[in-house]
Amino acid sequence: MYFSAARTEAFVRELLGLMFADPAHESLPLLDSVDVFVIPDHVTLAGVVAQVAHHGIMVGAQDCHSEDAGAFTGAVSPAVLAEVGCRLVELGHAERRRLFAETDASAAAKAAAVVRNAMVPLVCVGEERDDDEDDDEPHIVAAADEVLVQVRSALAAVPADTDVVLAYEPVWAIGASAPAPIDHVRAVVRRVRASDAVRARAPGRTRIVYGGSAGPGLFTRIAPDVDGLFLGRFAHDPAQFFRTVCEVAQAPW
Ligand SMILES: O=C[C@H](O)COP(=O)(O)O
Repeated sequence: MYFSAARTEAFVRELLGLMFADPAHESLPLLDSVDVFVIPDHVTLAGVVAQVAHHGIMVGAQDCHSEDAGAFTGAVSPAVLAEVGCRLVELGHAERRRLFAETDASAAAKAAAVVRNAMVPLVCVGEERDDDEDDDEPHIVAAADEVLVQVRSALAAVPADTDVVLAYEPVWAIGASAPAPIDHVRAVVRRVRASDAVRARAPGRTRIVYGGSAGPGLFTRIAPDVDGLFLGRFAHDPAQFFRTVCEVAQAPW
């Protein structure tokens, strides 16, 4: 809810201009090496799908219901999202958990619905506590254990051979002035990737991205442990978004 409908339209238009009209694009086939997605609000989603048609950019939704249809006034059907061209659905964001009573169980049910409708669940996971001041091994283990409860719940709801994106977002790093410490992010993600829940999945089907005050300059410091970024405020400027996509595309991993 940062953007008006007009600003969403302008953001996408400017981003497409940067990605496909920039002279650098000729020598940098961005979308050959990076999957790029934007996740607007539900109202503007279909319009954004139309804007990015044939450009190879995926459009996602910020939430959905766990049922495809029925007496759920005000909710958004995953079947309808798929019908209008939505490719992935963000679930379990910290704000949904804190403000709208989202739980691991409801996020898991929604993940199953998203997969059932041939879309990709982007499940937000992250620990509550602030380990910034004392980031030793016990604190890393505690953070990873908290995250793994959320991860196991979501992954248990979807087949092992379907694509899933886990967005690791320490709750305390969302809306902050800087991302979580590099070593913290890498250590927690390594533990998630090494978990039984992730290792039991088909190879290449589980991607882990980092979110929480992410922006340009971060990716090369957390890769190759992390597969990508989940950008918020620091990508509200299309130029910053584009710069970050270029950094990911040019990374040697
Ligand atoms: O949805 C976006 C994430 O929660 C991160 O937001 P942020 O980068 O503005 O902290």
